[in-house]
Amino acid sequence: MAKDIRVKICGLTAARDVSAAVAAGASYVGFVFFEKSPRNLGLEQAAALALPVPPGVAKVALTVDADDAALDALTAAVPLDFLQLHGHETPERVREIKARYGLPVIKAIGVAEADDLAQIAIYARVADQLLIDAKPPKGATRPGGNALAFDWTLIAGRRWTLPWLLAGGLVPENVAEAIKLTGARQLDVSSGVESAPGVKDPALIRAFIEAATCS
Ligand SMILES: O=C(O)c1ccccc1NCC(=O)[C@H](O)[C@H](O)COP(=O)(O)O
Repeated sequence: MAKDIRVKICGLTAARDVSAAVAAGASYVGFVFFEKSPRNLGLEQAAALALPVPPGVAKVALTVDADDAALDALTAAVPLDFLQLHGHETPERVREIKARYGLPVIKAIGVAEADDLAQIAIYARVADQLLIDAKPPKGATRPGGNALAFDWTLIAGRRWTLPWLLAGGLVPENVAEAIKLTGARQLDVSSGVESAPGVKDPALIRAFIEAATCS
């Protein structure tokens, strides 16, 4: 087992699936706060899912261009270890959020072509970690969680100055290849461990973590 590989299971909506992720060895569990998502959670529901997560497994809240009122309510209600910003938050907004909530920030960067990689250096100055994801397709109703992979060769051999996660279209069958090609040590998955949008499958969660950590 590759001990230095860390997996984030994102978009969890049921206690059974949080337990499955923790038992299978996930390093992060992700909760989505975006109304148009099939994985969207209310604050009470999220708190009930987050409270039993043991120390050592990081609880991540994913938001999209959330304002202070929404983040105040979220951080007051749900015990969290990271905020993941998955919208068009500027570098200045990332700085503000870090200062206001005292939580480390994971900033998502959407990649479809080489020009998109310029964002990496910009956000590396302000975020604690980056999540390198596929850019949403035209007409998508959400900026992530679309089961879409980007061209991994765009980041092959890249030198990184901060921790980062690879995301987008990962499944148990392709995660080993993704690690080999990109050198990623952290993987984020949502659709690839679901039986339907918003419905996680514990067997797929186990298969994904095994495929990632045994690669
Ligand atoms: O998952 C969502 O519904 C979602 C909604 C709004 C913004 C981001 C969202 N998901 C982002 C994630 O962290 C996903 O895990 C990541 O984009 C990979 O998704 P997938 O390709 O489905 O594994």
